[in-house]
Amino acid sequence: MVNYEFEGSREGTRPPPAVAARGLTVRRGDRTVLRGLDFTLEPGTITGLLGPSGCGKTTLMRVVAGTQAEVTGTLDVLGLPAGSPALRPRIGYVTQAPSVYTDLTVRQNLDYFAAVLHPGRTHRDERRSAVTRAIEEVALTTHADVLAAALSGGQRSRVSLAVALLSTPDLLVLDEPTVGLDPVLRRDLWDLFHRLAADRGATLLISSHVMDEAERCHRLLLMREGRILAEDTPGALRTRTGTGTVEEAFLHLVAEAASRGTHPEEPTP
Ligand SMILES: Nc1ncnc2c1ncn2[C@@H]1O[C@H](COP(=O)(O)OP(=O)(O)OP(=O)(O)O)[C@@H](O)[C@H]1O
Repeated sequence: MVNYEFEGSREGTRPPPAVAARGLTVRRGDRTVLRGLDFTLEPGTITGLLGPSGCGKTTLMRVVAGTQAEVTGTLDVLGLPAGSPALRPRIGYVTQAPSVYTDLTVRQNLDYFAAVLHPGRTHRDERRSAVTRAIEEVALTTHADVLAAALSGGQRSRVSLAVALLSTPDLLVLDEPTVGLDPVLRRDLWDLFHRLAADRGATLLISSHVMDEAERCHRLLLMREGRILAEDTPGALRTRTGTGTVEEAFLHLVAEAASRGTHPEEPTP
């Protein structure tokens, strides 16, 4: 059972965190895959979620998006308990498997989801401009009339991202959004993520295997084996570990934890 407590701001005028987790634990099958995580995401920031394959990144994103069962602990999202129906239009969750209709064009896909979000004739102009804007944001204007079946994997995942952007969400949860993209598109998408945070005040949680993308995040959650190895800014992680890159910092923290025989957040015996 999740203990869905609301946690408001405890520090005067400081806005409450967009996401606040305490003791977050998840079981999948017969395994515990997230183990008592504590973290917060500040509004209007980009947090990178990094760690080796299988460490629990997707599971953590599913919990934040409200789609994961067997969760214990406390998780507040945009001031409400995770999974609250009222959060649905406020969260954009883009999974690793793009959810697009391959027999529709890019624009038809977007038109369909826009009609679900804003049904009715009165919203027609609003829908049209939201669709055009979302297609532009993910740099697919030249492919707007191409069938999704004929798109590359990276292009399809950008259609999914465009769908998530239709409702101007307050929180975007993006599972490896830059996989399969060339360096120019990756740079453009990261520029878009920064604009969404700076201009719209959106909060972004973005997972990646690519450590060089970590440098583009305001903060990082480094994960390993279902736990948080470190939570800090990229610069602070490099300084703290005396390393030149986030990748080296991560390897340093892993080695440090292994030599102690503990995870860093566990009390040292
Ligand atoms: N449906 C499931 N049932 C049981 N265990 C699962 C299920 N899905 C994932 N797991 C396990 O949960 C753990 C965390 O998986 P998760 O997909 O969250 O990792 P990840 O860090 O996102 O990996 P990747 O980077 O490869 O996508 C893994 O050990 C995985 O085997």
